[in-house]
Amino acid sequence: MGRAACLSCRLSSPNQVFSWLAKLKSKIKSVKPQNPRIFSEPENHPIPSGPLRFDILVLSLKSGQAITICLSGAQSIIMGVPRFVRPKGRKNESTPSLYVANCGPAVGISFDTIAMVFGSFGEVKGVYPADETGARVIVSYFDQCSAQRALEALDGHLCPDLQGRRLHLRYSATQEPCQVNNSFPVSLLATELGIPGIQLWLDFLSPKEEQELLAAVECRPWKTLSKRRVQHYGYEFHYETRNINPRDHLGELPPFVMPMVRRIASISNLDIASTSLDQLTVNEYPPGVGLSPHIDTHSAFEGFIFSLSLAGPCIMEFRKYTNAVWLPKAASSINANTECSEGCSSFVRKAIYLPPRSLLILSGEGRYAWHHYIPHHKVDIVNGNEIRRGSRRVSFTFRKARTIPCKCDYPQYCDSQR
Ligand SMILES: O=C(O)CCC(=O)C(=O)O
Ligand SMILES: [Fe+2]
Repeated sequence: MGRAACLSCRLSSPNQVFSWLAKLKSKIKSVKPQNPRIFSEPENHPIPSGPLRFDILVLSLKSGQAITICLSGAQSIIMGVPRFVRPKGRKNESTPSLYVANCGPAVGISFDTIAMVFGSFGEVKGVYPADETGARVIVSYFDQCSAQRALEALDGHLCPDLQGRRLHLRYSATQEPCQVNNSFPVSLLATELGIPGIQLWLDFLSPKEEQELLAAVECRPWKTLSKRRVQHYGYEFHYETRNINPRDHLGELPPFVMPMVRRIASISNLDIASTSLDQLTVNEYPPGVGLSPHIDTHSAFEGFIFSLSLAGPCIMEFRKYTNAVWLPKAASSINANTECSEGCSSFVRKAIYLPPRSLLILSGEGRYAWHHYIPHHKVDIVNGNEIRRGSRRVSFTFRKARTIPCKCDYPQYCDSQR
Protein backbone atom coordinates (compact mmCIF):
# COMPACT_ATOMS: atom_id res chain seq x y z
CA MET A 1 0.00 0.00 0.00
CA GLY A 2 1.56 3.24 -1.01
CA ARG A 3 -0.50 5.96 0.55
CA ALA A 4 -3.53 6.11 2.80
CA ALA A 5 -5.50 9.16 3.72
CA CYS A 6 -8.46 9.29 6.00
CA LEU A 7 -10.90 12.09 5.53
CA SER A 8 -13.65 12.72 8.01
CA CYS A 9 -16.65 14.88 7.59
CA ARG A 10 -19.80 15.58 9.49
CA LEU A 11 -22.74 15.68 7.19
CA SER A 12 -26.33 16.16 8.01
CA SER A 13 -28.03 13.93 5.47
CA PRO A 14 -27.38 11.11 3.03
CA ASN A 15 -27.74 13.58 0.16
CA GLN A 16 -24.91 15.62 1.54
CA VAL A 17 -22.80 12.49 1.79
CA PHE A 18 -23.39 11.69 -1.80
CA SER A 19 -22.73 15.20 -3.05
CA TRP A 20 -19.46 15.06 -1.11
CA LEU A 21 -18.67 11.71 -2.68
CA ALA A 22 -19.38 13.16 -6.11
CA LYS A 23 -16.88 15.95 -5.47
CA LEU A 24 -14.35 13.39 -4.36
CA LYS A 25 -15.03 11.37 -7.48
CA SER A 26 -14.12 14.33 -9.68
CA LYS A 27 -10.88 14.81 -7.72
CA ILE A 28 -10.02 11.17 -8.14
CA LYS A 29 -10.62 11.46 -11.87
CA SER A 30 -8.06 14.20 -11.97
CA VAL A 31 -5.39 11.80 -10.69
CA LYS A 32 -6.49 9.33 -13.37
CA PRO A 33 -6.74 6.02 -11.57
CA GLN A 34 -7.54 3.18 -13.93
CA ASN A 35 -10.64 2.10 -12.22
CA PRO A 36 -12.24 4.62 -9.88
CA ARG A 37 -15.31 3.24 -8.20
CA ILE A 38 -17.61 4.71 -5.65
CA PHE A 39 -19.80 2.02 -4.31
CA SER A 40 -22.46 3.91 -2.48
CA GLU A 41 -25.21 5.45 -4.52
CA PRO A 42 -28.05 7.53 -3.07
CA GLU A 43 -30.90 5.42 -4.36
CA ASN A 44 -30.00 2.10 -2.87
CA HIS A 45 -27.58 2.59 -0.01
CA PRO A 46 -29.32 1.81 3.29
CA ILE A 47 -28.46 5.03 5.07
CA PRO A 48 -31.15 6.57 7.22
CA SER A 49 -31.75 10.27 7.42
CA GLY A 50 -30.63 12.45 10.32
CA PRO A 51 -27.32 13.94 11.41
CA LEU A 52 -24.62 11.32 10.98
CA ARG A 53 -20.90 11.07 11.03
CA PHE A 54 -19.21 9.49 8.05
CA ASP A 55 -15.61 8.53 7.62
CA ILE A 56 -14.43 8.20 4.10
CA LEU A 57 -11.30 6.25 3.59
CA VAL A 58 -9.26 6.77 0.46
CA LEU A 59 -6.57 4.24 -0.24
CA SER A 60 -4.27 4.30 -3.18
CA LEU A 61 -1.96 1.55 -4.26
CA LYS A 62 1.72 2.21 -4.83
CA SER A 63 1.25 2.12 -8.58
CA GLY A 64 -1.33 4.91 -8.26
CA GLN A 65 -3.60 2.74 -10.36
CA ALA A 66 -6.36 1.84 -7.94
CA ILE A 67 -8.30 3.80 -5.42
CA THR A 68 -11.02 2.48 -3.17
CA ILE A 69 -13.40 4.68 -1.30
CA CYS A 70 -15.29 3.26 1.63
CA LEU A 71 -17.93 4.74 3.78
CA SER A 72 -16.79 3.47 7.12
CA GLY A 73 -17.42 3.72 10.81
CA ALA A 74 -20.78 5.31 10.57
CA GLN A 75 -22.69 2.16 9.82
CA SER A 76 -21.95 0.62 13.14
CA ILE A 77 -23.17 3.52 15.18
CA ILE A 78 -25.84 5.34 13.30
CA MET A 79 -29.47 5.22 14.16
CA GLY A 80 -31.51 2.64 12.36
CA VAL A 81 -28.66 0.74 10.74
CA PRO A 82 -28.16 -2.58 12.46
CA ARG A 83 -24.82 -3.56 13.88
CA PHE A 84 -23.86 -7.15 13.26
CA VAL A 85 -21.95 -9.48 15.53
CA ARG A 86 -21.22 -13.20 15.74
CA PRO A 87 -24.33 -14.94 17.08
CA LYS A 88 -24.15 -15.70 20.81
CA GLY A 89 -25.94 -19.07 20.66
CA ARG A 90 -24.66 -22.49 19.65
CA LYS A 91 -22.05 -22.69 16.88
CA ASN A 92 -23.73 -22.82 13.45
CA GLU A 93 -27.11 -21.88 14.89
CA SER A 94 -28.89 -20.28 11.99
CA THR A 95 -29.92 -16.64 11.92
CA PRO A 96 -31.49 -14.54 9.14
CA SER A 97 -28.21 -12.68 8.46
CA LEU A 98 -25.01 -13.82 6.84
CA TYR A 99 -21.51 -12.45 7.03
CA VAL A 100 -20.04 -12.82 3.56
CA ALA A 101 -16.32 -12.45 3.00
CA ASN A 102 -14.59 -11.91 -0.33
CA CYS A 103 -17.19 -9.84 -2.08
CA GLY A 104 -18.21 -6.22 -1.96
CA PRO A 105 -17.73 -2.86 -3.60
CA ALA A 106 -13.97 -2.81 -3.06
CA VAL A 107 -13.62 -5.81 -5.35
CA GLY A 108 -16.03 -4.41 -7.89
CA ILE A 109 -19.27 -6.05 -6.74
CA SER A 110 -22.05 -3.61 -5.89
CA PHE A 111 -24.58 -4.04 -3.09
CA ASP A 112 -27.23 -4.31 -5.81
CA THR A 113 -25.51 -7.26 -7.46
CA ILE A 114 -25.04 -8.97 -4.10
CA ALA A 115 -28.72 -8.42 -3.25
CA MET A 116 -29.72 -9.87 -6.60
CA VAL A 117 -27.54 -12.98 -6.32
CA PHE A 118 -28.54 -13.67 -2.70
CA GLY A 119 -32.15 -12.85 -3.62
CA SER A 120 -32.39 -16.18 -5.40
CA PHE A 121 -32.44 -17.89 -1.95
CA GLY A 122 -35.13 -15.69 -0.39
CA GLU A 123 -36.21 -12.10 0.08
CA VAL A 124 -33.23 -9.91 1.04
CA LYS A 125 -33.91 -7.24 3.66
CA GLY A 126 -30.64 -5.38 3.16
CA VAL A 127 -26.98 -5.61 2.25
CA TYR A 128 -24.59 -3.74 4.54
CA PRO A 129 -20.85 -3.29 4.74
CA ALA A 130 -19.50 -5.67 7.43
CA ASP A 131 -16.50 -3.42 7.99
CA GLU A 132 -14.59 -0.69 6.27
CA THR A 133 -12.67 -3.00 3.90
CA GLY A 134 -15.45 -2.93 1.32
CA ALA A 135 -14.78 -6.64 0.71
CA ARG A 136 -16.98 -8.09 3.46
CA VAL A 137 -20.70 -7.61 3.65
CA ILE A 138 -23.68 -8.63 5.69
CA VAL A 139 -26.63 -10.00 3.76
CA SER A 140 -29.76 -9.85 5.83
CA TYR A 141 -32.85 -11.89 4.97
CA PHE A 142 -36.34 -11.68 6.40
CA ASP A 143 -36.14 -15.31 7.49
CA GLN A 144 -33.46 -17.73 8.54
CA CYS A 145 -34.40 -20.49 6.07
CA SER A 146 -33.30 -18.23 3.22
CA ALA A 147 -30.00 -17.56 4.98
CA GLN A 148 -29.52 -21.27 5.54
CA ARG A 149 -30.16 -22.04 1.85
CA ALA A 150 -27.67 -19.37 0.77
CA LEU A 151 -25.03 -20.57 3.23
CA GLU A 152 -25.34 -24.17 2.10
CA ALA A 153 -25.18 -23.25 -1.56
CA LEU A 154 -22.44 -20.62 -1.49
CA ASP A 155 -20.05 -21.12 1.42
CA GLY A 156 -16.61 -22.11 0.18
CA HIS A 157 -17.76 -22.23 -3.44
CA LEU A 158 -16.74 -20.24 -6.48
CA CYS A 159 -19.66 -18.03 -7.38
CA PRO A 160 -20.01 -17.47 -11.12
CA ASP A 161 -22.52 -14.63 -10.67
CA LEU A 162 -20.08 -12.77 -8.40
CA GLN A 163 -17.10 -12.67 -10.74
CA GLY A 164 -16.22 -16.28 -9.93
CA ARG A 165 -15.06 -15.35 -6.45
CA ARG A 166 -14.88 -17.95 -3.68
CA LEU A 167 -17.20 -16.77 -0.91
CA HIS A 168 -16.85 -17.48 2.79
CA LEU A 169 -20.08 -17.28 4.75
CA ARG A 170 -21.14 -17.57 8.34
CA TYR A 171 -24.19 -16.63 10.30
CA SER A 172 -24.35 -13.18 11.77
CA ALA A 173 -26.72 -11.59 14.29
CA THR A 174 -27.92 -8.09 14.88
CA GLN A 175 -26.75 -6.42 18.01
CA GLU A 176 -29.28 -4.29 19.82
CA PRO A 177 -28.33 -0.77 18.80
CA CYS A 178 -27.61 1.81 21.46
CA GLN A 179 -30.49 4.10 22.20
CA VAL A 180 -29.13 6.98 20.20
CA ASN A 181 -29.55 10.38 21.65
CA ASN A 182 -28.03 12.93 19.33
CA SER A 183 -28.23 15.66 21.90
CA PHE A 184 -25.64 14.00 24.13
CA PRO A 185 -25.20 16.63 26.87
CA VAL A 186 -21.83 18.27 27.29
CA SER A 187 -21.31 19.92 30.66
CA LEU A 188 -19.78 23.36 30.88
CA LEU A 189 -19.00 23.02 34.56
CA ALA A 190 -17.57 20.15 36.61
CA THR A 191 -20.51 20.42 39.01
CA GLU A 192 -22.85 19.58 36.10
CA LEU A 193 -20.62 16.69 35.07
CA GLY A 194 -20.95 15.13 38.50
CA ILE A 195 -17.94 12.81 38.49
CA PRO A 196 -16.30 12.69 41.92
CA GLY A 197 -12.77 14.08 41.80
CA ILE A 198 -13.10 16.06 38.57
CA GLN A 199 -12.75 19.83 38.71
CA LEU A 200 -12.60 22.42 35.94
CA TRP A 201 -11.10 25.85 36.53
CA LEU A 202 -12.03 28.36 33.85
CA ASP A 203 -9.59 31.16 32.92
CA PHE A 204 -6.84 29.59 34.97
CA LEU A 205 -4.38 31.38 32.65
CA SER A 206 -4.53 34.86 31.18
CA PRO A 207 -4.34 35.21 27.36
CA LYS A 208 -0.81 36.62 27.80
CA GLU A 209 0.32 33.63 29.87
CA GLU A 210 -1.24 31.30 27.30
CA GLN A 211 0.77 32.97 24.50
CA GLU A 212 3.96 32.80 26.54
CA LEU A 213 3.56 29.09 27.23
CA LEU A 214 2.81 28.38 23.58
CA ALA A 215 5.84 30.39 22.47
CA ALA A 216 8.07 28.62 24.99
CA VAL A 217 7.26 25.15 23.70
CA GLU A 218 7.11 26.14 20.05
CA CYS A 219 10.88 26.39 19.73
CA ARG A 220 11.65 23.27 21.75
CA PRO A 221 12.04 19.83 20.14
CA TRP A 222 8.82 17.95 19.48
CA LYS A 223 8.44 14.24 19.18
CA THR A 224 6.12 13.33 16.32
CA LEU A 225 3.58 10.59 16.99
CA SER A 226 1.31 9.25 14.26
CA LYS A 227 -1.27 12.03 14.63
CA ARG A 228 0.07 14.58 17.08
CA ARG A 229 3.27 16.05 18.49
CA VAL A 230 4.42 15.76 22.10
CA GLN A 231 7.12 17.01 24.43
CA HIS A 232 7.96 15.35 27.73
CA TYR A 233 9.67 16.95 30.69
CA GLY A 234 10.77 15.36 33.96
CA TYR A 235 10.19 11.84 32.71
CA GLU A 236 9.58 10.60 29.20
CA PHE A 237 6.18 8.92 28.81
CA HIS A 238 6.45 5.68 26.82
CA TYR A 239 3.27 5.10 24.82
CA GLU A 240 3.98 1.41 24.17
CA THR A 241 3.94 0.60 27.87
CA ARG A 242 1.85 3.63 28.90
CA ASN A 243 4.42 4.19 31.61
CA ILE A 244 7.55 6.12 32.51
CA ASN A 245 10.93 4.81 33.49
CA PRO A 246 11.43 6.19 37.02
CA ARG A 247 15.19 5.60 36.75
CA ASP A 248 15.40 7.84 33.72
CA HIS A 249 14.93 11.32 35.13
CA LEU A 250 15.26 13.99 32.45
CA GLY A 251 15.64 16.82 34.96
CA GLU A 252 13.50 19.46 36.64
CA LEU A 253 10.41 20.89 34.96
CA PRO A 254 11.39 23.90 32.82
CA PRO A 255 11.34 27.37 34.45
CA PHE A 256 8.64 28.70 32.11
CA VAL A 257 6.00 26.39 33.67
CA MET A 258 6.94 27.09 37.28
CA PRO A 259 4.43 29.95 37.78
CA MET A 260 1.68 27.55 36.66
CA VAL A 261 2.96 24.76 38.89
CA ARG A 262 2.94 27.15 41.87
CA ARG A 263 -0.56 28.36 41.00
CA ILE A 264 -1.79 24.75 40.82
CA ALA A 265 -0.19 24.01 44.18
CA SER A 266 -1.93 27.01 45.68
CA ILE A 267 -5.41 25.69 44.88
CA SER A 268 -6.63 25.59 48.42
CA ASN A 269 -8.78 22.47 48.33
CA LEU A 270 -5.95 20.29 47.03
CA ASP A 271 -3.33 18.69 49.16
CA ILE A 272 -0.44 19.04 46.77
CA ALA A 273 2.92 20.77 47.15
CA SER A 274 4.42 22.79 44.29
CA THR A 275 7.62 20.79 44.53
CA SER A 276 5.87 17.51 43.93
CA LEU A 277 4.73 17.79 40.29
CA ASP A 278 7.65 16.38 38.35
CA GLN A 279 6.33 15.21 34.98
CA LEU A 280 4.88 17.28 32.14
CA THR A 281 3.56 16.12 28.80
CA VAL A 282 2.79 18.75 26.20
CA ASN A 283 0.40 17.49 23.52
CA GLU A 284 -0.29 19.34 20.30
CA TYR A 285 -3.43 18.14 18.55
CA PRO A 286 -4.09 19.20 14.94
CA PRO A 287 -7.76 19.78 14.05
CA GLY A 288 -9.81 16.59 14.16
CA VAL A 289 -7.28 14.69 16.24
CA GLY A 290 -8.23 13.40 19.67
CA LEU A 291 -7.00 10.84 22.14
CA SER A 292 -8.22 7.28 22.62
CA PRO A 293 -10.02 6.39 25.83
CA HIS A 294 -7.57 5.63 28.60
CA ILE A 295 -6.90 5.84 32.30
CA ASP A 296 -3.47 7.25 33.07
CA THR A 297 -1.58 4.21 34.35
CA HIS A 298 -2.00 4.04 38.12
CA SER A 299 1.49 2.69 38.73
CA ALA A 300 3.05 5.52 36.71
CA PHE A 301 1.46 8.57 38.32
CA GLU A 302 0.03 9.70 41.63
CA GLY A 303 -3.56 10.61 42.28
CA PHE A 304 -3.73 14.17 40.88
CA ILE A 305 -3.48 14.98 37.19
CA PHE A 306 -3.70 18.56 35.93
CA SER A 307 -4.32 19.42 32.32
CA LEU A 308 -4.14 22.95 30.96
CA SER A 309 -5.89 23.59 27.65
CA LEU A 310 -4.34 26.16 25.34
CA ALA A 311 -4.94 27.56 21.86
CA GLY A 312 -8.14 25.69 20.97
CA PRO A 313 -11.08 24.04 22.73
CA CYS A 314 -12.25 20.43 22.73
CA ILE A 315 -14.66 18.23 24.55
CA MET A 316 -13.42 15.54 26.87
CA GLU A 317 -15.54 12.49 27.34
CA PHE A 318 -15.43 10.28 30.43
CA ARG A 319 -16.43 6.64 30.37
CA LYS A 320 -16.99 4.30 33.26
CA TYR A 321 -16.91 0.76 31.99
CA THR A 322 -19.16 -1.52 34.00
CA ASN A 323 -17.20 -4.70 33.34
CA ALA A 324 -13.79 -3.09 33.33
CA VAL A 325 -10.43 -4.65 33.82
CA TRP A 326 -7.18 -2.79 33.62
CA LEU A 327 -6.14 -2.57 29.98
CA PRO A 328 -3.22 -0.57 28.66
CA LYS A 329 -5.28 0.59 25.71
CA ALA A 330 -9.06 0.70 25.50
CA ALA A 331 -10.92 0.32 22.25
CA SER A 332 -12.53 3.50 21.02
CA SER A 333 -15.73 4.28 19.23
CA ILE A 334 -18.18 7.08 19.09
CA ASN A 335 -21.69 6.62 20.37
CA ALA A 336 -24.10 9.39 20.96
CA ASN A 337 -25.76 8.30 24.16
CA THR A 338 -24.97 8.20 27.81
CA GLU A 339 -25.13 4.44 28.26
CA CYS A 340 -23.49 2.45 25.56
CA SER A 341 -22.19 -0.90 24.64
CA GLU A 342 -19.18 -1.60 22.54
CA GLY A 343 -18.58 -5.25 21.81
CA CYS A 344 -19.05 -6.92 25.15
CA SER A 345 -18.31 -3.89 27.33
CA SER A 346 -20.85 -1.33 28.39
CA PHE A 347 -20.15 2.06 29.84
CA VAL A 348 -21.68 5.21 31.18
CA ARG A 349 -20.48 8.31 29.38
CA LYS A 350 -20.34 11.96 30.28
CA ALA A 351 -18.60 14.88 28.62
CA ILE A 352 -17.27 18.29 29.52
CA TYR A 353 -16.25 21.24 27.38
CA LEU A 354 -12.64 22.36 27.87
CA PRO A 355 -12.17 25.95 26.72
CA PRO A 356 -8.69 27.41 26.14
CA ARG A 357 -6.97 28.63 29.31
CA SER A 358 -8.91 26.23 31.52
CA LEU A 359 -7.40 23.75 33.97
CA LEU A 360 -8.89 20.29 34.31
CA ILE A 361 -8.12 18.36 37.49
CA LEU A 362 -8.51 14.60 37.64
CA SER A 363 -8.40 12.99 41.05
CA GLY A 364 -10.10 10.26 43.06
CA GLU A 365 -12.72 8.25 41.22
CA GLY A 366 -12.46 10.49 38.12
CA ARG A 367 -8.73 9.84 37.87
CA TYR A 368 -8.68 6.16 38.86
CA ALA A 369 -11.91 4.66 37.57
CA TRP A 370 -13.09 6.72 34.58
CA HIS A 371 -11.47 6.57 31.16
CA HIS A 372 -10.95 9.96 29.59
CA TYR A 373 -11.19 10.43 25.87
CA ILE A 374 -10.98 13.26 23.35
CA PRO A 375 -13.18 12.45 20.36
CA HIS A 376 -11.57 12.85 16.96
CA HIS A 377 -13.78 15.74 15.83
CA LYS A 378 -13.06 18.98 14.02
CA VAL A 379 -16.30 20.37 15.34
CA ASP A 380 -17.81 19.51 18.70
CA ILE A 381 -21.52 19.81 19.30
CA VAL A 382 -21.91 21.48 22.65
CA ASN A 383 -25.55 21.59 23.61
CA GLY A 384 -26.72 22.19 20.08
CA ASN A 385 -23.97 24.64 19.13
CA GLU A 386 -21.22 23.72 16.74
CA ILE A 387 -17.87 24.60 18.26
CA ARG A 388 -14.93 24.41 15.90
CA ARG A 389 -11.74 22.96 17.43
CA GLY A 390 -9.52 25.65 15.89
CA SER A 391 -6.25 25.21 14.09
CA ARG A 392 -4.79 23.25 17.00
CA ARG A 393 -5.16 22.50 20.69
CA VAL A 394 -2.14 22.30 22.96
CA SER A 395 -2.40 20.77 26.39
CA PHE A 396 0.07 20.81 29.27
CA THR A 397 -0.53 17.79 31.51
CA PHE A 398 1.26 17.89 34.86
CA ARG A 399 1.63 14.74 36.92
CA LYS A 400 3.68 13.35 39.78
CA ALA A 401 5.65 10.16 39.12
CA ARG A 402 4.71 7.40 41.54
CA THR A 403 7.48 5.80 43.54
CA ILE A 404 5.57 3.07 45.35
CA PRO A 405 2.75 0.86 44.00
CA CYS A 406 -0.73 2.35 43.79
CA LYS A 407 -3.11 1.34 46.58
CA CYS A 408 -6.22 3.07 45.26
CA ASP A 409 -9.77 1.99 46.04
CA TYR A 410 -10.36 0.91 42.43
CA PRO A 411 -8.37 -2.34 42.09
CA GLN A 412 -10.25 -3.42 38.96
CA TYR A 413 -8.69 -0.49 37.06
CA CYS A 414 -5.32 -0.65 38.80
CA ASP A 415 -2.25 -2.22 37.23
CA SER A 416 -0.45 -2.13 40.63
CA GLN A 417 -3.15 -4.34 42.19
CA ARG A 418 -3.69 -6.86 39.42
O1 LIG B 1 -4.84 16.68 26.23
C1 LIG B 1 -5.33 16.51 27.34
O2 LIG B 1 -5.98 17.37 27.92
C2 LIG B 1 -5.20 15.17 28.03
C3 LIG B 1 -3.93 14.45 27.80
C4 LIG B 1 -3.94 13.12 28.48
O3 LIG B 1 -4.95 12.62 28.88
C5 LIG B 1 -2.70 12.37 28.64
O4 LIG B 1 -1.64 12.80 28.14
O5 LIG B 1 -2.75 11.31 29.28
FE1 LIG C 1 -4.63 10.98 30.19
